[in-house]
Amino acid sequence: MTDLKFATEKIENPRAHWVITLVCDDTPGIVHALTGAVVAAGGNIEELQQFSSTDTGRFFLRTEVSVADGADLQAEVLPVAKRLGAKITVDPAERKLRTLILGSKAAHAVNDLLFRQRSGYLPIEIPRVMANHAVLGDLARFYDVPFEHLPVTGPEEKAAFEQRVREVIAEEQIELVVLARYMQIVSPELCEELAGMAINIHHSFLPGFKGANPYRQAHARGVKLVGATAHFVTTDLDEGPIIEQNVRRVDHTNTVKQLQAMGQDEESRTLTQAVKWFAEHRILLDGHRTIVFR
Ligand SMILES: Nc1nc2c(c(=O)[nH]1)N[C@@H](CN(C=O)c1ccc(C(=O)N[C@@H](CCC(=O)O)C(=O)O)cc1)CN2
Repeated sequence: MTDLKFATEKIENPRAHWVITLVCDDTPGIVHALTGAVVAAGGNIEELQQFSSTDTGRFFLRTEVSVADGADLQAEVLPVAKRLGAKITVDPAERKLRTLILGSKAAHAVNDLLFRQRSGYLPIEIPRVMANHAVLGDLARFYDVPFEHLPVTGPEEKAAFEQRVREVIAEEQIELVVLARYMQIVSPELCEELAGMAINIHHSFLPGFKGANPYRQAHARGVKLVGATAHFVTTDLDEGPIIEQNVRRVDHTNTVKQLQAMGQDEESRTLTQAVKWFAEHRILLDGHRTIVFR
């Protein structure tokens, strides 16, 4: 019988809070190895979620831990990750994710992100809003967020817009790019550069009604539900790994414009939820599927 030796000292404050994620090939002993390293650093496990993917044989873990100020958590966990051949992240729980918002004309999703950031609900900072139309400028200025308008009327201007996005990402140390009803197809090159750090809101319940004008497509089909899908951006339009989806009931009396108005609430809350989960390091990629530790 193994005698469990528990730490005798109480959990004193102040303590630093960290979020650790780990992805590796599934094998016995992963949780034991990682939690042992956390305890060796004087850490306390406050939340832990794990998943073993039978599809891919991969193991996924997210844990929130607290350690005494000054404890070297990474010195204990990084060797474990190396031994497991794991991809690991260790982030301060309180750090706000630096997020760039891209928009076009529609304001609802941008507005929800700006409001939720300002209210403290979203753990992000928004150094810039960029758009290919000027109409979102007043909204960004209302929230005191710098705004850049670069028109896109052809391939040269699209390339210039994307080059400016690259510059802003570098200048502002951007960690997440959010396409909040940004209605330009992102080039394969930029998609590659933003792999795993760009989220789009599509205004349908994918895989239904991909591409442009999904509400018009839905109305013509006589749907009884409209929806929204937040997904990672990939070169294949609206095919990226799905992060979050929501639907709401509609009926035969609803016009296309009414479907759009009803769907916009779902778009906003779906995108905001996806951004919150990303900023809290709750989303891990398992091939073309996401694991979301909600
Ligand atoms: N590479 C990707 N780019 C974008 C994705 C994506 O998944 N991969 N999602 C779209 C959003 N989107 C639907 O949600 C969408 C946006 C734009 C278009 C489109 O045909 N745009 C035209 C220009 C339209 C205009 O100027 O008003 C174009 O880019 O030529 C289709 C679907 C965001 N981008």
